[in-house]
Amino acid sequence: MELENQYSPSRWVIRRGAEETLRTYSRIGEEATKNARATRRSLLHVPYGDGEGEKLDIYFPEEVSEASPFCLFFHGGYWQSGSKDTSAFMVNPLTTRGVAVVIVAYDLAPKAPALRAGTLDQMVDQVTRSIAFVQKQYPCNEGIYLCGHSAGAHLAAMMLLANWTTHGVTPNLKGFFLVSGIYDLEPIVYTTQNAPLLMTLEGAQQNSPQLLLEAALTRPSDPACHVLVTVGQHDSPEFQRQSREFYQTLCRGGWNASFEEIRDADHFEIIWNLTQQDSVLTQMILRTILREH
Ligand SMILES: N[C@@H](CC(=O)c1ccccc1NC=O)C(=O)O
Repeated sequence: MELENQYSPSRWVIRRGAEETLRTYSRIGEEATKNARATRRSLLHVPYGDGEGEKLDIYFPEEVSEASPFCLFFHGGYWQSGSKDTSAFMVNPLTTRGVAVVIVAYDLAPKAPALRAGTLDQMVDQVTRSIAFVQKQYPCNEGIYLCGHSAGAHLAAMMLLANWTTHGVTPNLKGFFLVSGIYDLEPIVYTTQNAPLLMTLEGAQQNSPQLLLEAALTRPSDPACHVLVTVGQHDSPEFQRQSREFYQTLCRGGWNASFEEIRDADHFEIIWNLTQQDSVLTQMILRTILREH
């Protein structure tokens, strides 16, 4: 089935097989995390809520400062796989340049779906609370930036629409880095990815930043807040379409948005780029963060 194919990122990888790609993705994530934990000052498994899965890891720059910019990362894996413990991709390149990095865990959709646990609504709420937590812990931060990959870019993009009034704090959000994301969830309903998610069409629509932003009458509260939408040259046509259309909707909504297709990168290589100080994507992120404080 064509949708199944379009929404199976590992099938579009040109340099290796699908299985090898997923193995390599895990290995690079594990190595980056091991390396970050061995070489950076960190606070690991910090609870941002009462739930068992509501934990985050904070990695600090060498120059100890509560006033650094903070970049929060939300991993991908179709809301059903991945872990903060294998997702510290961007830690070393960013902390080297004075940016604190926070890798956030959220409750994944369970293999055997139980009522209420691991729903998209709950994940969006957890992500919202993780950001409020960082703002409360580090009120002197020089900006909070959100970076998400794939399903994690969806969760980050939902924060463009967050209502902070019920969280007792408005985070100092200065930028979004959305990497190979999914912004319209409707097609996912018709793929096998939806088996653990149990999304209804209505649920998919209510959690689609693409639809929510099209319908929103509000303008960005901070016009300077920058939204970078990136997709890999070798991402599937559907992933490319999703990113382009989301970027266009952001522009129409008055957001300070930009779009970049990352040359010669597939859905996974685009994230491996974040482990490299000199990659195009790392440099774009660092330029955005470092010029604004
Ligand atoms: N089962 C998927 C895996 C996948 O989509 C994925 C894996 C790791 C990180 C992000 C992913 N995609 C979206 O969240 C595939 O085979 O491509």
